[in-house]
Amino acid sequence: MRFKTGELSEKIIDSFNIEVFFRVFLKKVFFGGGERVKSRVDMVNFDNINLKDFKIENIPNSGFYIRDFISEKEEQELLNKVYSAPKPKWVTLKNRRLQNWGGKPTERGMITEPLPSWLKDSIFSKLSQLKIFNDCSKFKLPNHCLINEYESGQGIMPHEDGPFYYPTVATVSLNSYTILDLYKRRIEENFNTEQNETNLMPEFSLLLEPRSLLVLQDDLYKTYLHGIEERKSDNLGQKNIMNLSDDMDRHTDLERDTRVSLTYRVVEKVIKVEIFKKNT
Ligand SMILES: O=C(O)CCC(=O)C(=O)O
Ligand SMILES: [Fe+2]
Repeated sequence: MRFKTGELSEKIIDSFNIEVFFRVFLKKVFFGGGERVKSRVDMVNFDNINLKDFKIENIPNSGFYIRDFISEKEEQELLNKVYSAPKPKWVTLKNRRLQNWGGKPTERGMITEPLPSWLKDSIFSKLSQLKIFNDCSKFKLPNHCLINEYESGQGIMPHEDGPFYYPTVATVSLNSYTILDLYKRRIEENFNTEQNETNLMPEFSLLLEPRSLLVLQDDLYKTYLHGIEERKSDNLGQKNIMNLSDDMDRHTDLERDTRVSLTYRVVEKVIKVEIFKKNT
């Protein structure tokens, strides 16, 4: 099943209207008044939005893609916050910059720092409506977010996200599209050398549009590598893109702009820090 621009919000509005209709109807019949409708409307949940409806077909399990997961306004607010972070928050690498939020995952565990509210406000309620992290027994929502910024022409080498994280990743893209390449991990190969990595051929690719959400879990997390080629433009026909909607033409050339991605994950092993208060 594929969803076009705006369909998520239409689904939300539909379910919202139906819920409101029934709540107002039941209230009129059973309670005979109108003054409590507002608090009941505030209780509306979007349980009937199902992640399964956004499953990317014909790829290994499991990948989900939601266009227009956030609005343009939310995107702009997030970008403003990302770019108003203190300068030392940025770590500059050869082919991208990043900000780490939530703590540093290590083998021993992560000393958690609460995620700032701006990273949660427009995202967390939707992640929980979609039950994306619900199978994670310990945490039902992410406690870690890595922000990557790629200028046009930058990318990230094929890699796996590894054992520090619960094997689900939810990525929100801001400001520009990119193309994520998925590579089947070949156990006999040593991926530590750059030579091997550049020789790899992606098995398939995914188009990540600005404001979209991508969820990778199961095999796609555990046995596939993902990466972004260092390119300034892409022709949609050049790659085996598996989530193109019917309204997109495979002959399209796209120019990359600066892309910011918010990569939400759960670090299950956390270290509790005891804060000793001096008795004065
Ligand atoms: O920018 C992206 O979408 C991918 C980022 C990524 O793979 C990572 O941070 O591990
Ligand atoms: Fe990654």
